[in-house]
Amino acid sequence: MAGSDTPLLTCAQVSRHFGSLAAVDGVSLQVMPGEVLGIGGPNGAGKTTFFDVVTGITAPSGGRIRFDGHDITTWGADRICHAGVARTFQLNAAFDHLTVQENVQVAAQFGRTARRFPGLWLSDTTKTAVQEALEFVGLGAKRQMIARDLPVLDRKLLMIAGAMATNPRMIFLDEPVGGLNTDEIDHIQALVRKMQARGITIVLIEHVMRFLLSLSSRVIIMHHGQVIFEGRPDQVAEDQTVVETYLGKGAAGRLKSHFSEADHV
Ligand SMILES: Nc1ncnc2c1ncn2[C@@H]1O[C@H](COP(=O)(O)OP(=O)(O)OP(=O)(O)O)[C@@H](O)[C@H]1O
Repeated sequence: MAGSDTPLLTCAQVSRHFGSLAAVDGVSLQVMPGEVLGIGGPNGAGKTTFFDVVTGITAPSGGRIRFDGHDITTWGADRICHAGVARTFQLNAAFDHLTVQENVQVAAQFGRTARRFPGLWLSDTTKTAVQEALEFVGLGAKRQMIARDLPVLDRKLLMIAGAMATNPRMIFLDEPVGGLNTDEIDHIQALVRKMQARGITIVLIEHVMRFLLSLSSRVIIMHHGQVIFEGRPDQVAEDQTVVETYLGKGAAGRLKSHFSEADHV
């Protein structure tokens, strides 16, 4: 088990090639227990592919991945999830025709432990996990709604509820506030803080920089499959390479004034 000074996740020279394209190209990083690590970068930088590799959706072409002392490089997505790593997706990933509660039941049933037998007979522990996850994200009152009828924010919350129902130690959130308005972004921000307060280690991808920078204790910027920046949130807009390849001068200027105002609050 990882202690507080031992990385929970270690990636060493991780890569994923699609033919001649190196979507992820030699990424090495560590994530400490309890940390919120933010990942940014332009479209096509390899952020989602990196998540896919670490969570076992796709196999790495090279490198090693360790989670909580185990080498998980060759593990499948189910085994990685059972070990305590959950994730959400950029696009909606629910069973549209099932209810909110049924969606979370599927996650709780198959995401917590390996099932020897098929079927949806739910133990009391699983039922409790489902109710707790629904209440945690605030979807308790909508448990009987059909997933396809949910508005965008609730669909995002449903994915988070599914992830929470697997009892994770670490969660990967892929663009959790993409397409949301300012109030909805604040709502998700509060929820991420609540996850962190529970001791869950968080890695998140986001293009909404204020969200990314205010939540993260450390930030990585990727470009062409590689890490081009690693540092504190307030250093991101100061980095010339990041400004040129990703932020642009306008956004960098706004972020700098955001941080200098925050210094004076
Ligand atoms: N299954 C695949 N087959 C071929 N190429 C792929 C595949 N998945 C991703 N890619 C390519 O890999 C590169 C990285 O894509 P990825 O989705 O990881 O980027 P990203 O940083 O998450 O982008 P965005 O911010 O737009 O979500 C892109 O050029 C993409 O087209």
